[in-house]
Amino acid sequence: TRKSRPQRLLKAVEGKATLGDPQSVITAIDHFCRHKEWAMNVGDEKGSILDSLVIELSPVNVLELGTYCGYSTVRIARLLPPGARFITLEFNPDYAAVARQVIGWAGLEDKVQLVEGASGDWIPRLREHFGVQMFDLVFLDHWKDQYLPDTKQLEECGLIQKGTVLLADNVICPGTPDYLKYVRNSPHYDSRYYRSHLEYTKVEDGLEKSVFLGF
Ligand SMILES: Cn1cnc(CNC(=O)c2cc(-c3ccc(F)cc3)cc(O)c2O)c1
Ligand SMILES: [Mg+2]
Repeated sequence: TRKSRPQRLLKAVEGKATLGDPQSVITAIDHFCRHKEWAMNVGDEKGSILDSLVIELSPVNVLELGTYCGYSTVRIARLLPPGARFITLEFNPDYAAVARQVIGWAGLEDKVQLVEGASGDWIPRLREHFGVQMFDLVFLDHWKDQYLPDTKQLEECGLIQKGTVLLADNVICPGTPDYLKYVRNSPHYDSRYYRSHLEYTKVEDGLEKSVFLGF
């Protein structure tokens, strides 16, 4: 049967990128998605905003919801300080299989723990299973209707604490209206919109950065 789009994206990485060089993996994916086939990676424009926030925050404990092909995983992992812990959750096993290879090609497999399964099932188990107490940064890029319930669950599990930064992709396109209303209206979050574009297009989209102020 015909290869899936993630598998074709992986072939583009293997054909163009240099083993162990994260930037070449990022460049290969962006080239594939801009000139061959669009794919729902955060992309280079929003990716640069993501880079700046990771560098500024220098987070020790990072959670990513929605690995997809591992593009944002590589963008984040390449900037983390030594000893940082990075967990990325992906529901779709086919995406997870491609992401493992993309992360491996970038030489970042030792920095990332890719966990397969539903975020709702895994969030309550992160503390006892991975020994993580709280997250400094959570990047939300999975199903858009899951952003709000998963955020609430992270709060309830005490994995979001004073100073935790939530960074959400696609708050305009496809949109996450209930999540946006929650973080923008809540007295417990200081929220800010970084205007950009939907990956590889001229359509408006952006990232919402929300800092938890504590209860
Ligand atoms: C199936 N699935 C597994 N993971 C997910 C979560 N990601 C998305 O849904 C997602 C979708 C889009 C998008 C798709 C079509 C369109 F016309 C415009 C935008 C862009 C993104 O950046 C995304 O993250 C979905
Ligand atoms: Mg996205």
